[in-house]
Amino acid sequence: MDTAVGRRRLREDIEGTQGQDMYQPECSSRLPFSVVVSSKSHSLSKVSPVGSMSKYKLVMLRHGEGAWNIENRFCSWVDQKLSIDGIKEAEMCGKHLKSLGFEFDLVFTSILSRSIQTAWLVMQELGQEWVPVQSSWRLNERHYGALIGLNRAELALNHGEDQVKIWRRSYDVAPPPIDETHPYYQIIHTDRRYSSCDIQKDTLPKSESLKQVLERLLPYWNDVIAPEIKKGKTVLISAHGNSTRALLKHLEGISDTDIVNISLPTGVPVLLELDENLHPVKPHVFLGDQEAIQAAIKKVEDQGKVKPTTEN
Ligand SMILES: O=C(O)[C@@H](COP(=O)(O)O)OP(=O)(O)O
Repeated sequence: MDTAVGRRRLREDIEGTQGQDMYQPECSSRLPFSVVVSSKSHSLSKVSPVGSMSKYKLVMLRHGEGAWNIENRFCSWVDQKLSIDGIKEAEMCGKHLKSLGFEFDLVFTSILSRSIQTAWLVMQELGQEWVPVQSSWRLNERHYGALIGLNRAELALNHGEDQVKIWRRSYDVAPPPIDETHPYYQIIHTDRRYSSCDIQKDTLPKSESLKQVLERLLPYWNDVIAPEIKKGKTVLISAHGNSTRALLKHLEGISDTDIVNISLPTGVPVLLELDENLHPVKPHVFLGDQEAIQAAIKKVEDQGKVKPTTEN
């Protein structure tokens, strides 16, 4: 597509979001948990040879469903609470982790409410509310730049499904940056929570590729999270689709091309068993009913497709 035409359409898409409200859904689609199945479908260069000893268990989680997940809009750094179903997903997740006997010593979240709220609900179900929680912007969702607030299916209609997949899943392509005229710029970039981050507010990202997410996340992993795991602490990370993808890519050595095909459903725990050097001893597993999880993953992937028109 001609880039000038693409930019104009994007501008029209952004302007079309103004005045849209958030809402709380009433429908329910829960994931029944029962079995634990491997999710391996890509090459993992960092997974240790078969037979390596599992020393640590790390659980990662994409928060429960938020209102904009249902509206199919890029939420990113816009702060959204969980939907009613998202609350149920987080509670189910906590119940399931409890049935598997998980005992956490430390919880990490982003500084976005949906990941914090998910962590609280999970820990409440586990009866482990007393466990310390640390939050960092470095676990935030990817900054989706000018795409924030836009509907994925409408973007696919205007820019093509391939372009939307590149924006959502490619490793090193960043979406167009947000600027001051964007309807959510002020809400995000003047938010008090970003005044106390470990970087200057004016150097916060205006858009990020997955690669850039990994670059800002890695110092936090290396300096804060990894040392705690090596001390023997069982860690839960309650984060987002893309911050979790970035960390998974790093830990498992997923290639730049294979990461394109990985999407994470909301509210499903991902277990990684690690050796003494924090190398995975086997591929990550989604904990729960595999069929329901695969259906949820497909739903996430399909968000970037043109919505079929209904004929009268
Ligand atoms: O920013 C968002 O809307 C989604 C990810 O969107 P996709 O990358 O799946 O399009 O992030 P999350 O719900 O995990 O915080």
